[in-house]
Amino acid sequence: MKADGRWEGVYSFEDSPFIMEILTELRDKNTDSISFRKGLVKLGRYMGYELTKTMDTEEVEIETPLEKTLGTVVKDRRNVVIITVLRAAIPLMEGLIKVLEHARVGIVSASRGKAPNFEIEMNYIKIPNITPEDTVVVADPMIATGSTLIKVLKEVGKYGKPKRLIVLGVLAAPEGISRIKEEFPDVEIFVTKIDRELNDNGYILPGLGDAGDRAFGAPLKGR
Ligand SMILES: O=P(O)(O)OC[C@H]1O[C@H](OP(=O)(O)OP(=O)(O)O)[C@H](O)[C@@H]1O
Ligand SMILES: O=c1cc[nH]c(=O)[nH]1
Ligand SMILES: [Mg+2]
Repeated sequence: MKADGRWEGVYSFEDSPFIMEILTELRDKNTDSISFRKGLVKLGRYMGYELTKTMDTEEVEIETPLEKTLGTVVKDRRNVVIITVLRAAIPLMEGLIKVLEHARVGIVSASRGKAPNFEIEMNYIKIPNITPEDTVVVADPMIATGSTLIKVLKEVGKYGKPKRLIVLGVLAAPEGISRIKEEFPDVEIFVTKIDRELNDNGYILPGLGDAGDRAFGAPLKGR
């Protein structure tokens, strides 16, 4: 995990060769939906594991069959809320919850319209109550213009103030990160890599294409 010098609290996993290998498979246009979904599940699991290294722990006394000893519990793992942003975060969440198995889960739908306005349609929202002990992990593979996450984070804010507010994604564009950090300076962002830029249609370059379509197939009428 590597802090990105351009913003506070923004981290990539460029220093992890295995995570980079999974990203490479996701980027490859010849990777089919099955492998693409599997790749997202793997990233959820491994990035979730890396996230636990940033969590508060506590020492506990236990007894082995032979004697008493001290052990470790990742305390913050007990108080996690994962917010899954439909569609593309579904496989990512599947991996994350393998590591963060106590998590309560919120689901929101978000669909980005076409350029230049990229209007976000968000009409399904189920978010649990958020407490000051909670670590909230908003999972969305792609942070492009940042419009989706800004809308989602505003909504999440209505349910309580957590101990930590985290965005976990696969790829981000610098524009999207800057916009999110401007509105939510305290949010922590973890992505495998921060890519170069956005194209005129709001796609990340070099990117991996439309994450939802690659995982689940393109919907009719291109929406
Ligand atoms: O940062 P932004 O410019 O807002 O774009 C990012 C959003 O675009 C994708 O969702 P999309 O709207 O394509 O929905 P889908 O997951 O159903 O394909 C992606 O999963 C993000 O939620
Ligand atoms: O590159 C992008 C940008 C937005 N949404 C995606 O799925 N991919
Ligand atoms: Mg999409």
